[in-house]
Amino acid sequence: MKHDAPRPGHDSARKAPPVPRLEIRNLSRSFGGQLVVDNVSLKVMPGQVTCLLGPSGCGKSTTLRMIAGVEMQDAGEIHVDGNLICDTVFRVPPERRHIGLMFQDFALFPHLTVGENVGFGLKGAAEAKRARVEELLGKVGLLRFIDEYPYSLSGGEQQRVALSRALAPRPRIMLMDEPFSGLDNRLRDDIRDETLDVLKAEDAAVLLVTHEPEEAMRMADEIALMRDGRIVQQGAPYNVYNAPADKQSVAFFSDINVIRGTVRGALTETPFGQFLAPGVPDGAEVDIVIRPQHIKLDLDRGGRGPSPTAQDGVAARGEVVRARFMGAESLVEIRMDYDGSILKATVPNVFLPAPGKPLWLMIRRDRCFVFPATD
Ligand SMILES: Nc1ncnc2c1ncn2[C@@H]1O[C@H](COP(=O)(O)OP(=O)(O)OP(=O)(O)O)[C@@H](O)[C@H]1O
Repeated sequence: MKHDAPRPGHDSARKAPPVPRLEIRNLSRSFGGQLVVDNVSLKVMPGQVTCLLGPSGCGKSTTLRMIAGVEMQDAGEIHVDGNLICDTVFRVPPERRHIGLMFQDFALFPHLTVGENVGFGLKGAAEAKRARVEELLGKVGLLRFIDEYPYSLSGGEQQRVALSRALAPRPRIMLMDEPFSGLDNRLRDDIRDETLDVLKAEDAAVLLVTHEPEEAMRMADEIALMRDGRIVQQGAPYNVYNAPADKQSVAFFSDINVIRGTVRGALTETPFGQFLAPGVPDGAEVDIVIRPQHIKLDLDRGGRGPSPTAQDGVAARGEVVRARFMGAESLVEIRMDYDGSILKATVPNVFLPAPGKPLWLMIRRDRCFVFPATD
């Protein structure tokens, strides 16, 4: 009997789904009756960076501390490579979790050289240790400082030594809590990029806590947006930015403008034309949310504005309150004729119309988010 030849890709199609390096399931923690981490679940794959992003006090650090094992959860489980390492009964101690830690206030040992700092957590033969230290210092461009003491290094260089020290024992997981916030802006961008290269090369699963959207957008393969102890949205940076879960999620990444309307027959009528509000009952209010860069400005033509278009809808008139040059763009604030509210628009380069100048505004319909009004 003739056997069919195996089809290309047949084996891989049957492979089990990849196991996350780190998975937390339904993690919760209260302090003094206050729930600060509320049923948080997430997965991080090897070689991936997930940013836990949210405002100060939303429970990011507490989540990280539970994963590190220095804080106990009230409920939930932590798995590494598919193995349970901690629930409310069973607990692998922090030092046996193979987790690297890097925090904002990292401290190098001042009495040890750079090389000794990096090799501090390493076990085994001196030669192998030395090779690993040299490998990492080479990767972060600091090999020449191997026999220097930390005090002779700049803040950025010390940060890179701390990163090397955390990575030296080849942790399966790296937890980083606002690791770049002690550095000045220009330096920070370079160090972030370098750190990302090193982390990717080491294939660790990285969970990085930050309250800065730009940092998360720059570093993350996935962003988990956290608010009041909960993850409100999780996904690739592009998706979290462009398909936000709610009004606050839009506002966390940028300034926003909000235009309120009432729904009739799944449509809401506004001074900028009609907007679809599918699934919202008649009489309910919706917020149309638009970022300043998606408002288009046009000049007044003797009391008339541009003609309506399918993409931009109807134009509405207002008068400039103030305009400021921000570097790469100008920010213009306009008081709208229809209700006296102020809308913000950003325009590339220099556009500084005088206060009182009439302008017509259109809003990019494809860039609007329509949410049921919440307040
Ligand atoms: N050991 C503790 N005892 C009591 N309350 C705590 C403890 N640790 C954290 N909290 C509280 O839990 C809440 C969440 O704190 P957490 O540090 O996790 O937030 P965060 O999002 O990391 O904020 P930040 O960026 O400011 O550090 C805060 O209100 C904090 O005061």
